[in-house]
Parts: sequence; C-alpha cells; structure tokens
Amino acid sequence: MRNRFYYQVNLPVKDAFILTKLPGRDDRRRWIQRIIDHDGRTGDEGGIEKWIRLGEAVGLARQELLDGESVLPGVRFAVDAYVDFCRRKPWLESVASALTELFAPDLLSKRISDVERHYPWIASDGLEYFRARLTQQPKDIAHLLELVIENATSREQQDACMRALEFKCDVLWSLLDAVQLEYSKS
Ligand SMILES: O=C(O)c1cc(C(=O)O)c2c(n1)C(=O)C(=O)c1cc(C(=O)O)[nH]c1-2
Repeated sequence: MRNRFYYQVNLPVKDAFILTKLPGRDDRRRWIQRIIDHDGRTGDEGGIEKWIRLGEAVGLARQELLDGESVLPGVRFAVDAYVDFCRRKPWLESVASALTELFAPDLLSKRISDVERHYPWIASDGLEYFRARLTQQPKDIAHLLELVIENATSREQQDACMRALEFKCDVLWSLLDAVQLEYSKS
C-alpha cells in the first residue's frame, strides 16, 4: 500500500512533465484529464484521495501515506526514475512508456473481485479507486495508442517507443521485486 502509493502520487507529476512537451492543444486538453483524474478538483476527490481511503480501509494513517517515510528505497528509486524519464525524454517516448496501462484493465477487474473474496473485511468504499479506473483507463489507453500509432512513423521512432515501454516494464519489475523481497522475509 505505502509503496504503491508513492507510485500513485508521482503519476500526475510525470504526466505534468509530459503535458509541457505535447505539441497539440487537443492532445494537451485530453492529457490534462490524467492529472485531474489523480489529483482531483473541487467536488471530485480524485484517485490519490481514493488511494488514501483504501489505505485507511486497511488500517494505515493518512499522514503516514502522505509522509512517504516508509517507502522502500528500491521503490523510491524506480518511481523517481520513471518521473525523471518523462522529464528528460522527448514526448513520444514519455507517452509510450505509459503503454503498460494496456494491460491494467483486466488486472483491475480481477483485483476487485479477488480483494472482495479474500479480504472481505476491507470496506467496499476502499476499492473505489479501482472501480473508477475501470472507466477512466480505457480513455487513457485510447489516447496513448492514438499518439503512438500516429506519431511513431519511422523505424527509429518505433524502436524508441519499444525501448521506452521496456524501460517502464523495468520500473514496474524493480518496484515489485523490492516489495516482494521486503514482505517475503521470514
Ligand atoms: O493497478 C495496476 O496494475 C496499474 C498499473 C499501471 C501501470 O501499468 O503502470 C497503472 C495503473 N494501475 C493506474 O491505475 C494508473 O493510473 C496508471 C497510470 C500509468 C502511467 O504509466 O501513466 N500507469 C498506471
């Protein structure tokens, strides 16, 4: 929870870096929705707040999540590398690195039913983040695919997009390894 939260709070930060580089107004209008989905706005709490609710539903204090002090070094390193990648790289590669989202919707719906089945003590409200993503994420994915397919026209650009996606898989892999190592200690 604490570790994944660090990923969550950094998603709108890396999306803001990408926003500064996206050339088209229409694309910026669509991209900005990602930041709003996570940060929220008046009257719509947003994904980060929903994550805090999930944390509270499993017994974590809001402040502990926000402080981020117990985030594992490996997780911090991987997430910071993702943000830095999106800060430094051209927009097309930064956008392509989010393509791991393509695989999330199936995982999300499975996660909701698995958590409900195996952790029935978690209040149902706590899973609101995942439920909201079920409708938000398909829009993100459609935009990602449009941007990459329409703009990665040369072989070089396509290879660069593939490398960006590989990099992102490394980020998620490292993050999961760090968590697994910590929590499988006997
Ligand atoms: O629960 C998941 O398995 C999962 C995975 C990913 C991902 O693949 O990075 C994202 C999300 N969820 C998610 O909720 C989310 O908002 C998100 C944004 C991004 C991104 O790279 O821009 N990935 C993900």
